[in-house]
Amino acid sequence: MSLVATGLSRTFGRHLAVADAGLELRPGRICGLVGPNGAGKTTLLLLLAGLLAPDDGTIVIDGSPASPEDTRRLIGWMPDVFGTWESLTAHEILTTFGRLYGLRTASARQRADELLELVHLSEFAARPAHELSRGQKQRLGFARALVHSPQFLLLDEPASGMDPRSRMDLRSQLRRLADDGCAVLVSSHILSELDEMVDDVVLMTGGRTHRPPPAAGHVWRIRLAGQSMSDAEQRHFDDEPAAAGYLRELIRSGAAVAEFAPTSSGIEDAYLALDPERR
Ligand SMILES: Nc1ncnc2c1ncn2[C@@H]1O[C@H](COP(=O)(O)OP(=O)(O)OP(=O)(O)O)[C@@H](O)[C@H]1O
Repeated sequence: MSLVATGLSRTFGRHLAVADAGLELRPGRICGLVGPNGAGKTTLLLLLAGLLAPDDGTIVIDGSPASPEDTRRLIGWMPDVFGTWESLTAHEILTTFGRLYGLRTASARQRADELLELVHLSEFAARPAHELSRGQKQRLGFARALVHSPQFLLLDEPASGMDPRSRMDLRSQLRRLADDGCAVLVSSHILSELDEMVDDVVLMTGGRTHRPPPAAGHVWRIRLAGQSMSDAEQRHFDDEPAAAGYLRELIRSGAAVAEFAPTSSGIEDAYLALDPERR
């Protein structure tokens, strides 16, 4: 299933948080949502999840206008902070959400078991949520977003608070979900990590969405064996074939190249090219 949002706008009082924003989510693809603090990312995600009413704009799923009920049924939503019933156990929370999504009690319990295993929280199944660490709560929040096997997954800063192994797990789980046909939208400030994960990028500033401009090349770091990072050469190449040609010549000349890589990711470059709009 694909989702196309166009012209979404939302004000809070006199403040325009999202202005004429649009994006497309397609099955099998992971899209990154990137922008400075206050750009409107969370507000846009809430509009897409059907949890906040837009002042204007449309959300179309597979060619038909989607109601908030449709989107809530089809979309899994992971907020940046896990807010839930703190005194319920991890297992009870997932089972309750399964029931709310219409699963029978036995199926909801089984789904909770599966999801706790997926996010490596089985040993915390009987712990109340308030006893979980921040990273464990994030993982439980990810599991909660998956309870009803959604077609679309919206994640707001999912990796914040997660340890490195959990982040790696999250990346591979998102890829697996996409491979199974899910369309994923993930907002993050960790651009290098996002670069390894996403197929498409949407930039956001001042409530508006933008496509990243075509890359105007990269600066590459060329470090010879035994050289420190600060002594390594930095050289700009317009594209990968130009970089590869230079590397070929270096090797041919006998240089002992230990490292040859772009110093920044494509998303970082696109982000830094935005007008910094901090609020
Ligand atoms: N409930 C609200 N009431 C009033 N203003 C709000 C509300 N929610 C968000 N805003 C404002 O809307 C703008 C966009 O906020 P939003 O949380 O969507 O940004 P964001 O891009 O997710 O930021 P961050 O990267 O810091 O999480 C901000 O200026 C914020 O102050």
